Amino acid sequence: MSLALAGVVKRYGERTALDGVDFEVGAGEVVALLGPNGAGKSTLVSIAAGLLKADAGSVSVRGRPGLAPQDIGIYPSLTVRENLWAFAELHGVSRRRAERLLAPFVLTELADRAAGTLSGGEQRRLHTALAVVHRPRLVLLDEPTAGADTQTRSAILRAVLELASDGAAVVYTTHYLPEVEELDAGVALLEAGRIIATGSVSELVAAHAESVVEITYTDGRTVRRAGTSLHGLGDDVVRAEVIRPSLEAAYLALTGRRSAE
Ligand SMILES: Nc1ncnc2c1ncn2[C@@H]1O[C@H](COP(=O)(O)OP(=O)(O)OP(=O)(O)O)[C@@H](O)[C@H]1O
Repeated sequence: MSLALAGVVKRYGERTALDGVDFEVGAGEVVALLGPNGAGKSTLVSIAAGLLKADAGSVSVRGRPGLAPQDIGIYPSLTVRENLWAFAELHGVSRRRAERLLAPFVLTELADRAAGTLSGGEQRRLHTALAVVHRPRLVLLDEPTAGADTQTRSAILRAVLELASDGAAVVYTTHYLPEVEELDAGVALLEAGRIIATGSVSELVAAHAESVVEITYTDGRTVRRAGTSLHGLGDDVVRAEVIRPSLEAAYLALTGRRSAE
């Protein structure tokens, strides 16, 4: 296994952020770590990266992981290319090898621009590339597609798949479920510090997803009912949406919430 956590507990003072987590990712696997805000995703990623120490349990990591934290960390006054060089130096790999990341992260045309002048999505691509300069066997990406437009999102996802096909284990967190379906990633769902479901997208959908209609009333109430029928909706309904079997529906069934809530 490239990453193996067993019985991991992490507390911040009185608050238990991880409450006995078992989690394994093998070479070539992509696992999307999902869960509501505060579920413990960043804590798990930080423990896997060696930034935080677990209070109990065991953590085993193959090699030196590559981490792209949620907050973007680049050298704004250096160019894109110089940022890659700086990280190459840090990891003892050649500049040429680091520059090979320009193309997959769609940075070739931006290579000589100061990183601080890039757009948010461009910076996110550079930030993610910097995490993998040393070709880590374990890649940890905390919300790599947050705030990214469709193009940046798909560039990052394509690069993630490439890393996995090179044999890296990839763990990434997201709140955006359609991209998890697109990647056909493995899924681990965290809630309140516990893993409540794991499996492939199709396994989770088959086991947990049923069509529901989500109805919002004029007074702001939202009610969900089984099925797909929109019949019998009164005048006090402002919105009705059919949520078909999908990862979103499975997430809703497991957590009682929408992924974006
Ligand atoms: N440094 C800290 N001090 C105290 N509590 C913390 C600290 N970091 C996280 N927590 C708490 O631990 C729990 C897990 O937080 P974590 O950031 O891991 O969740 P998350 O799933 O990544 O959330 P999000 O989706 O919002 O990024 C939350 O209750 C959070 O408030």
